[in-house]
Amino acid sequence: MTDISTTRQWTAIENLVPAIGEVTLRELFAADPERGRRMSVTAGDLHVDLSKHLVTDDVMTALTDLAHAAKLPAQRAAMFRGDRINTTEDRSVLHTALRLPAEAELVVDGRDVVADVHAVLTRMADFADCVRSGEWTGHTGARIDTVVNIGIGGSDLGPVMVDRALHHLQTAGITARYVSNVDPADLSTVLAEIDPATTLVVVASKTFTTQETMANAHAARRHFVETLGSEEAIASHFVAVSTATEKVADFGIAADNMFEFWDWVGGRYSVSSAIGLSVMITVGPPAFVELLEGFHTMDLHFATEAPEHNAPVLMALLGIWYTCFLGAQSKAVIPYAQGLLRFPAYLQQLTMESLGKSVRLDGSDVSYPTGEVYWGEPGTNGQHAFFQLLHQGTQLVPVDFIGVARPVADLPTADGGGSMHDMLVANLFAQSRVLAFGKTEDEVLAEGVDPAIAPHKVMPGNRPSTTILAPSLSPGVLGQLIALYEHVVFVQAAVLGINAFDQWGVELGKAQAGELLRALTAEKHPGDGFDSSTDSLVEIYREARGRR
Ligand SMILES: O=P(O)(O)OC[C@H]1O[C@](O)(CO)[C@@H](O)[C@@H]1O
Repeated sequence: MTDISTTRQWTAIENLVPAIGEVTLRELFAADPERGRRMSVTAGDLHVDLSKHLVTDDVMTALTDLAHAAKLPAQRAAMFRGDRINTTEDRSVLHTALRLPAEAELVVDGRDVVADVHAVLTRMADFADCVRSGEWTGHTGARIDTVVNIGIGGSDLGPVMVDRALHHLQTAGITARYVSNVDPADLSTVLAEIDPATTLVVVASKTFTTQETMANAHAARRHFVETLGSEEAIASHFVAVSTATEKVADFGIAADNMFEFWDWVGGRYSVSSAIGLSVMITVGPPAFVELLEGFHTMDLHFATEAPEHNAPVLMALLGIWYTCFLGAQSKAVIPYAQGLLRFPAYLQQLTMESLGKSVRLDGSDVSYPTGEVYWGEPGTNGQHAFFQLLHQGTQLVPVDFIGVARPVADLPTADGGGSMHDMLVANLFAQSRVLAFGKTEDEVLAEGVDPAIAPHKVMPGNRPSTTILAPSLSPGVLGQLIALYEHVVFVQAAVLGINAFDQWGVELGKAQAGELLRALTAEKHPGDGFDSSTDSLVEIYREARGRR
């Protein structure tokens, strides 16, 4: 395959780098009074403002040329069509099929996957309605008021994030708890706070082999059998979401209580599959359908818009610009919406598990950086924590700001000047302005600041950001936002020639954890077997646990 960094389109971008070092965002805005609107795109309900990026029109054109050099439209079509683009696992990548409308048809390997998807969605909705109405009861006949989702990675982060974002729609008196960590503190805390008689456990695992999830699921199962006094209780209190029918049956969950998805849904792309069951139960099937419609809206935007107006394409290319050409290593995502508290954590798995690759699809080494370290916290909290480094530090950290116009809830301010939500959004806009335009030494001195102190108060500016503004944090908007980033990941992988859908790097650690568990727990000290550091750590741990 062609190494994208050897193409003339790559070189053309490299040639534009020196000129960018010479211009400032102040100058770019001064030269083009329309820049703000001109460099914004609309994607579904999202207004995506890309004007505060360190780019000229030439750079944007060169970046879109690069996407064409990588045959992005053909690669995109292959994904939507169900080609086996996850070559190392020989799988299709069809999370977009999870949100196709019922009347659509997509035949892959002789099966209409849309019919399969909607069959499961119908079963999920029937089940969710039964739980919500009280028709489904626990072993003692009590109504369910708590759902505990046991899963990790994609079987946790997506549902948790959506649960927080759509909290305001949890009106049926059912709330969800999420257990992911194999640290027993996680499950113990939840078990201590729930009543098994009124709790439904969703064991969410694509493979149904993940060590953490299975350990938590078995421990929870024991707790339920003990407290409810019967093995039979499991049938009323445990359901599963998985692709592994037999393993679910082995665990003791009947086929009727299992909600299926397929190996063409990657774990980190699975929140729009049955993995969202806990969310569907708490917010209700109509809101979940609205969420899926939001995903589909963004899928259509990505599939059909020209690159110059295509939000995921442009955001992905800007990411490549900063990492491959300007030396950035991380990306901060700052939602100015408390409901999106877990969105940065969700994006960490989506982007970093997907793009953390060092070889291209053909196995050859990459000669350019792949992926960014994603991190972030909601604003305004982040402003009082790490924004100092963003404003005056020495690293280039592009930022994605996310805001909503209409809040779920609002409160007046003490002085009556607008509302607290107005304050929140004013802070968002102020931060993106300060990052972009900074404050010069002359401006600082003009305020009468002591010249000795002035350098400390200079804000360099020229720090790039995207601002995504949504009308509200509705289920539809949330679906659009998630799909937006899914497709950003796709575009970056397609241009850089890497596989965004496997995660072999995670597997070695899983295998070694098994060996180490045996070393920690064996009756007799296994002796030296690892390396001198690990061997002594094993010894210290065994001693502390009274194992010789
Ligand atoms: O849903 P499963 O099979 O339990 O896997 C959980 C997670 O483990 C991983 O395989 C590796 O961390 C993720 O990709 C996945 O989301």
